[in-house]
Amino acid sequence: MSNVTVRDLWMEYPNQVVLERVNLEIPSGEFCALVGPSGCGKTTFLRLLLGEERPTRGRILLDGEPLVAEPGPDRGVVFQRYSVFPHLTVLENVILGREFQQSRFLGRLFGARRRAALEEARGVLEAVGLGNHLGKYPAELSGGMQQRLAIAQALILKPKILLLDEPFGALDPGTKAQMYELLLRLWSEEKMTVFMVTHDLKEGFTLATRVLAFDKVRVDPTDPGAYGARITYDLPLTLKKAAMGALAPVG
Ligand SMILES: Nc1ncnc2c1ncn2[C@@H]1O[C@H](COP(=O)(O)OP(=O)(O)OP(=O)(O)O)[C@@H](O)[C@H]1O
Repeated sequence: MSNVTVRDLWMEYPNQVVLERVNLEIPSGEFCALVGPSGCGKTTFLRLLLGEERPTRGRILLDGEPLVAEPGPDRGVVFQRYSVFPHLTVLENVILGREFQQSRFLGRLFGARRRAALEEARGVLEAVGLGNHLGKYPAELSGGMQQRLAIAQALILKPKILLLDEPFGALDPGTKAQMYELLLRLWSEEKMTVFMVTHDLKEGFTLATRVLAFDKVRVDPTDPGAYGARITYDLPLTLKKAAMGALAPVG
């Protein structure tokens, strides 16, 4: 669980303001969908939350503390492009994150700790529907299966904040529906705070408890980079939240 506070955040590159004056208060356990036109700064905002980028002005607080300026185990990320290691099996891909988390120096676990990590990795892979493919290599998996593997890699770290950048963009409708169900289940079980960038408004409204729309409110036609995007709509989906206790599968 994690509260995220964003205070007067700006992200400026030398020739372009990407984000300006972004303010947000996100309580623990919220599921936020980030929507907006292409190039308006949604991925940039995720990278700021991940700690990969630093804001040029303003602050991000995690549970009231300044965000550590590098990716940490409290934040898991899944990008649209699969981020799995091609030379490792499905099981090895998932256990690797655990090994680095628990054994930073060697990057390997031994004995009882390795057995426990293996058990946990098998459980997560079972949950994403890859329980029968543990020994396969990514090249032997379909696109949807590779994406599920990437999600399992993030989930085994039990992140407090899960950052998803169009994680389902490349999936067929059937696999998407399965992934929605899985994500909603894991989100409610693990009580994660989720930020998901999506171009699919229906997807955003189906999954999220809050939809944040990014867009520019000021435009200078002679200088397209002069102004950045802000949060123009912040829509709480309160009815959905109230129904969270009785999550039904999403078709
Ligand atoms: N390292 C960088 N240096 C300069 N400009 C950058 C850098 N990274 C991103 N930008 C610019 O920031 C703007 C926002 O990019 P970003 O990828 O965050 O948008 P987005 O809303 O996620 O777009 P899309 O929906 O198309 O993925 C773009 O104009 C991009 O060119």
